[in-house]
This record gives sequence, structure tokens and C-alpha cells, in this order.
Amino acid sequence: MIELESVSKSFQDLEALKDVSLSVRKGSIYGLVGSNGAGKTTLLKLLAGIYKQNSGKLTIDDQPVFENDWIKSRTVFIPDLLYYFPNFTIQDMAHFYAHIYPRWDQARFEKLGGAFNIEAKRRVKTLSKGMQRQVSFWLSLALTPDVMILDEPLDGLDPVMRQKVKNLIIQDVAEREMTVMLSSHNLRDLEDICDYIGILHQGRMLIQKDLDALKADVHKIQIAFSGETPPALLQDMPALYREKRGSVLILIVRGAYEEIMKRMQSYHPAILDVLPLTLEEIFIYEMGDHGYEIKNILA
Ligand SMILES: Nc1ncnc2c1ncn2[C@@H]1O[C@H](COP(=O)(O)OP(=O)(O)OP(=O)(O)O)[C@@H](O)[C@H]1O
Repeated sequence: MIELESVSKSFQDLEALKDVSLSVRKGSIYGLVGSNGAGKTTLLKLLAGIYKQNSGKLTIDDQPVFENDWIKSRTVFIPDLLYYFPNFTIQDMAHFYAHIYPRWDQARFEKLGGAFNIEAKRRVKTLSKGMQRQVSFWLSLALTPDVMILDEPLDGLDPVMRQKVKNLIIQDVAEREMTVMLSSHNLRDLEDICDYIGILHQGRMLIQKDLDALKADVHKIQIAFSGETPPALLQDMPALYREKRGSVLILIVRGAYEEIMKRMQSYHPAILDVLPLTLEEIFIYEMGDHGYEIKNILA
């Protein structure tokens, strides 16, 4: 379990993180989204024990993170800029990690080789950017971490490999209850793997949501009547967003599906459709509700 309570971090007079609180349940995936300079890397480096917060509390499994060897032995951080030793082959890196990490699993490393399809005797620095990122996952997953902290993890991977890496992460989350915190600029990348999403903006957490609850809770409704739209409907159904396209009224509303359908049908519409919302749409409406334009924040 990852917990942050009112965490702030400054660099000289620049406040990179301001009063951020969040918690990530064991065995779940938290996606951190935000524009350049929002504070994502700073937050991830705090979690990796690279930086120390100026104030607030930051724990993994109830233990303070900074300079904690026990947490370090169970945590993997893949930064956005990868570092490998000059001239080291993948095999050399594997030997290096096997000596440092008590949880290195050689059999797992060899098995994972099949998923990545890169020869272990190749020198890492001679591999392409995307291949080097694949190697970072190959080595990291062989460490059988309890916690994975990933900064822009899918950057540089081709679409097939993106999916493969997502699947490998999900498998470890499901089978071993690994906890993952990752960052991205792209909500769509996170949509199919995250349990929670948090949006950071200028060092502050603007909004965080449990995705299952969110998806179950927000609906897009298309409704049309043979005559006028009953005025009572609009009062009855407070909408996050409302638009009229010809005779069709589009409403984004919060609430349980059955309840919404029941209330809508009581007005006897000629057409009634409930459409699925993408994560991006949900956040556009949610953030609009908070007075923010998402395109200004995730641009
Ligand atoms: N070591 C540092 N020294 C001084 N300022 C820093 C340092 N690291 C980060 N910052 C500043 O803190 C702020 C947040 O940076 P951070 O790297 O956390 O953002 P980010 O959300 O990861 O951005 P990006 O999407 O561009 O990677 C920025 O203004 C950045 O310049």
C-alpha cells in the first residue's frame, strides 16, 4: 500500500509538488497524468526514495520511503531516461542485478526472454531506444518487485510491444498483487490498465478517481421526443454536460444506470440510448465541472 499525506517538495524556491495526498491499494495500478512540468517525475522520484519530501508523510507498507533498504529491495523504478553501464550486455546487467537484489529470479529472467525476443548477449547501449525500454522491463520483472514505479513506461514502444508490456504488468498485479504507479501524458494509454487515475497540474493534484466507480457512475444519454422535451426532465436530471443536436438531446449525467433509465423512460421518449464514455470524455466533463478545461491541462 502506497500512502502520501500532504506531501510537498521544493527545489530552491520552486514548489514542484504542493500538498499532495493519495493512496494506492496493494495489487492495483495508479496512473498519474499531467502536462510537462506538472510534478509527475518529482512524485515518482519521491516514491523511489531518490528525493526526500520537504513536508508531509510518504510510506510504502506503513514504512517511510527515504533511505529505506527494505523498501528499495522490493521496489523497481524505471525512469524516463534509461541508464545502462557502458559495454554491458543484457546478461551482464542480469548478473549485476542478481548480486544486488535478493529477489532476483533467474528462471523468470530466462522465461521472460521469450516475450522480448532480444538476444541476452547483445550490448544494451547498441540497442534501439524501444529495445532498451524492453530490456528495462525484462530486467525489472525478473526482480519480482512488490512495487513498480514507472515514468512514461510505454514511451518508444511499438503498439504490439505496448500491449505485451501492459499484459505482463497486469499479470504480475493479478498473480502476485504487485502495486504499480506510473505516469503518462496520455489518458488513453492508461485507460485499459489503471484502477485509479490522478491528474496533476502545476504541482497540485486536481482530481483523482477510482476508474471502475467512475465508469459505472457517468453515462452519456441520447434522448429525443416526438414533441417538445419535457421541461421537468432537465430539472430532474442535473447534467455535467448538455447539448441539443437537432431534436436529439445529449446529456452526460452521474448516477446508477438502472435508476437513470427508469427516470428517462418515465418521460416516454421516442429515442433513448445510453452510450459508453471514453476515459478522456469522462475527465473532460469532470474537470469542466471543477472549472478546468482539460485541453489546457493535458496539452
Ligand atoms: N532536480 C531539480 N532541480 C530543480 N528543479 C527541478 C528538479 N526536478 C524537477 N524540477 C522542476 O520541478 C517541476 C516539476 O518537474 P517534473 O520533472 O516533476 O515534471 P513532470 O510532470 O515529470 O514533467 P514532464 O512531463 O515534462 O516529464 C518543473 O518545474 C521542474 O523544472
